[in-house]
Amino acid sequence: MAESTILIKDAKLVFTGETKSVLIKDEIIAEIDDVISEENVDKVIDAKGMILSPGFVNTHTHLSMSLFRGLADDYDLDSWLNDYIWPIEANLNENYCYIGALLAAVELIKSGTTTFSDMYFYMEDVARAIDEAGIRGVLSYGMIDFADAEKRENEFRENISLYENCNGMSDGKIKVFFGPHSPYTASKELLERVRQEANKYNTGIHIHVGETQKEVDDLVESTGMRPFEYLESLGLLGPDVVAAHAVWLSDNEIDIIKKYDVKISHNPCSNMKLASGISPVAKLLENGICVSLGTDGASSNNNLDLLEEMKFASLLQKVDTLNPLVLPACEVLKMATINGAKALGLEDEIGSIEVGKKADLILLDTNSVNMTPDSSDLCSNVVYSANGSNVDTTICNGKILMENKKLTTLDEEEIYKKARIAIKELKEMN
Ligand SMILES: N[C@@H](CCSC[C@H]1O[C@@H](n2cnc3c(=O)[nH]cnc32)[C@H](O)[C@@H]1O)C(=O)O
Ligand SMILES: [Zn+2]
Repeated sequence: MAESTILIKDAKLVFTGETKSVLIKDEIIAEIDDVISEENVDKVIDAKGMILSPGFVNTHTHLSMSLFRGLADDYDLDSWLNDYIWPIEANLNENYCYIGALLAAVELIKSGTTTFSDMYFYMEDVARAIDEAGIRGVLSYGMIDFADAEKRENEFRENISLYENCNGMSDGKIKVFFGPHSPYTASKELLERVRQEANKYNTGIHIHVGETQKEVDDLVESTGMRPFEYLESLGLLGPDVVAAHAVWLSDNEIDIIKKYDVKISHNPCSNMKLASGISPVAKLLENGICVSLGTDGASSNNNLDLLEEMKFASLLQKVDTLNPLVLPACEVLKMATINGAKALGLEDEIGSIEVGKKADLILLDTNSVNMTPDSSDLCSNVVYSANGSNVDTTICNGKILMENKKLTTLDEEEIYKKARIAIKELKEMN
């Protein structure tokens, strides 16, 4: 088959401010130059005045939870999960999770996210939705056993069959990790076995760790150890582990995270909304730890807009440390791009605009009120001034998923309709 080529003409590169053209051949960034000939190019995108950024990487999501947007606001994690979310999740099925994932995919594409890492149920149906949407994703089945051996077997069966059926799917855009939910819902036996299986399948681990003070207190009471100490004692930690939240950390735990090169997914909006606390992100970054960004599910955020998450991440650290210099815009943009890629083991493929990498790219319009005038530092415009609605074009793996703010792969009106019906049915069952 002949190559397909896209030329993005005269865009401003977000990190350097230079105006360049970028040639995409099939799924790869083939050339970046001042001027590139339009001859034999299949499609030219005139990006004059637009900002070109790597697509964003959201390292902690529960896509299908988009159906629960606004369902249970203003609770802490414990009450939110036990009293509201887990009861309604008991009625989920393949179709609801598929629709929820489609709804989330619309939002991701519209707000410039091209890669995400998800943990949930019915993940083969999430994979189906994501394959249609055309974005890149790491999927894991959320494993919970509450020390029940039979449930544990089921959870491994689910995650392993997800791996066997979906890893490498969608032209390699879909990968599968193991998803032990957390140290408070997964037993010691489950966590130990996860490490063995992750080694056997040569894949990563996605887990919630140290999210609330209650989690830490309960674990200290039952084991004498804090969450990262406990996970170290079980042999679970390594550079292939993405730990979401990591809010409540002792200095010893920061040393452990560093020693094992554990990747942290910081989710400031969810942590603020559930009143969980403030992760010491500035300190983690000072220690050379790889911190990326996640939104968590749309039921504790309540959206999946990584542009918003970047701004909150920066402002929260500034006010927490009373130091305006921490987490400047460019550093935050790196957290949302290359650090996310590193967290997911994809840094050779995505996360930056470089020849040879996969073409996961977005264009932001600057001809709108909140983007006028340009700052001398375009990262500032993107992190502090932009929001998802400034994203004009989203390209993943060399394929245009949105152009001129119009989706090409998904029918958004149809998906909104189905999502409204799905949540109505779920509420009626509850
Ligand atoms: N197999 C499990 C499914 C777990 S999916 C992952 C779970 O994480 C939950 N979740 C979402 N956000 C958070 C969070 O911030 N902290 C902890 N759990 C969360 C989510 O609602 C879902 O129940 C079962 O049988 O229950
Ligand atoms: Zn979560």
